Amino acid sequence: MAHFLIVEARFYTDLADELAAGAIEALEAEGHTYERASVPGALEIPAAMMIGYRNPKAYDGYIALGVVIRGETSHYDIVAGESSRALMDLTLNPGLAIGNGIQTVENRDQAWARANRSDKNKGGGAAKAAMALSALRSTMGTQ
Ligand SMILES: Nc1c(NC[C@H](O)[C@H](O)[C@H](O)CO)[nH]c(=O)[nH]c1=O
Ligand SMILES: CC(=O)[C@@H](O)COP(=O)(O)O
Repeated sequence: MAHFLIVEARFYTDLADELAAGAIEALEAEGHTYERASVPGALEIPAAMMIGYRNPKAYDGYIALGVVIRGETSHYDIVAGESSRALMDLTLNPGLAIGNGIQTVENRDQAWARANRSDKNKGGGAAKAAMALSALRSTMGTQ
């Protein structure tokens, strides 16, 4: 059994709930435990993960959940690009087992299709990615 931290950007609360439900279903199906942390938006997810990493509770893996929908300005590029870049940086240093479930989409229909557990279930997919990296660390014995 492993212990995971789910970090949810609550910018779109209904979509965040569905993504979280998908991730939780996937974790529980494999007998893992989890904690949930909420942040306002995707840009805050990496920082929340580092807060969790410095917590002595020791999480085996992390799951990032959020939805970034393009608006009128270039802010979409910042939010989408910087959140994903920061997560990739954390996977390399300090080497967190992260599943990235931040959806970067053009509209709500695309967002729902990806959040929906009965459709693309990206929350479940992010959980599976985190579980896979966590398992790899266990078998390969790396820190
Ligand atoms: N436009 C979206 C945001 N924007 C908010 C940022 O993520 C951040 O919370 C703010 O800039 C304060 O630091 N966040 C999303 O998750 N999704 C969006 O579509
Ligand atoms: C992803 C965003 O930051 C975006 O939703 C903000 O919308 P806008 O560019 O119209 O301010």
